[in-house]
Amino acid sequence: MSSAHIDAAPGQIADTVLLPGDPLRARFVAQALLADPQQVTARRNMLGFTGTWNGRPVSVMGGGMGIPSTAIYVTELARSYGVRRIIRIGTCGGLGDVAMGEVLLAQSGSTDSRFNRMQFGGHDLAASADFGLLRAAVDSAAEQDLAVRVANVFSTDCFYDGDPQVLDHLRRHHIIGVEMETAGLYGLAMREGFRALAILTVSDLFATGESMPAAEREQGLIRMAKLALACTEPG
Ligand SMILES: O=P(O)(O)O[C@H]1O[C@H](CO)[C@@H](O)[C@H]1O
Ligand SMILES: O=c1cc[nH]c(=O)[nH]1
Repeated sequence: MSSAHIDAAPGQIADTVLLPGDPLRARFVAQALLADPQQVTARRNMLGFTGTWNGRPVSVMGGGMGIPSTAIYVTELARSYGVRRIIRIGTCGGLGDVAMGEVLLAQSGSTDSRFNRMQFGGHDLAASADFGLLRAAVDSAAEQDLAVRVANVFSTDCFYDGDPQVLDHLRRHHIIGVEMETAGLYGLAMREGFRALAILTVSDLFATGESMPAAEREQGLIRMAKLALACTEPG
């Protein structure tokens, strides 16, 4: 049986899912990197694909924008499809000394969202990456000669017109990436018992207002997907 928002049949989704926000990016990654990619879900056009990587099944699915959308898909992936490992591959705005195109491995996700607090008795959850995945990503990046930075990131509910002082708070706490999902993904991973990591390419710089051109975003996506896939190697 499918779940409320995913129409794949049981067994059609692998236990490892790469999760870009955009469903078309999911298709792009699946077609570029997986062997024999098959579309397994398209409800609300949130496309998901399953193929193989080095002979092992892997799925790639869009999660949408923001914690509420991501949380719906991730919860159903974990509860209804038994997914054990979710690696977000996304973009973020960069603060401080980060450079355009830099790849951040999010070790923690702070947030202005109440999502985790609602599940944690109103307290502050330290929403954190899975250490094994984080370590695998650091090691695999070194093997691929890919420069990465382990970073603290911030997931905001407001793409536009958020708290004007938030950037000062982030700088003060050495948080260098801003996006919209990681804190919710990590909170869910801690509650549901799956492993999660967010790999983020810096696509915008707050200091200059500069944005990455589309072709470079595509290259960044493939770089992140290759790194995510390498983290799924056994051993
Ligand atoms: O690059 P993706 O994964 O879409 O993520 C970032 O881009 C979206 C905003 O444009 C937000 O979802 C943000 O987190
Ligand atoms: O949420 C996001 C994603 C990319 N760039 C930003 O500035 N914010």
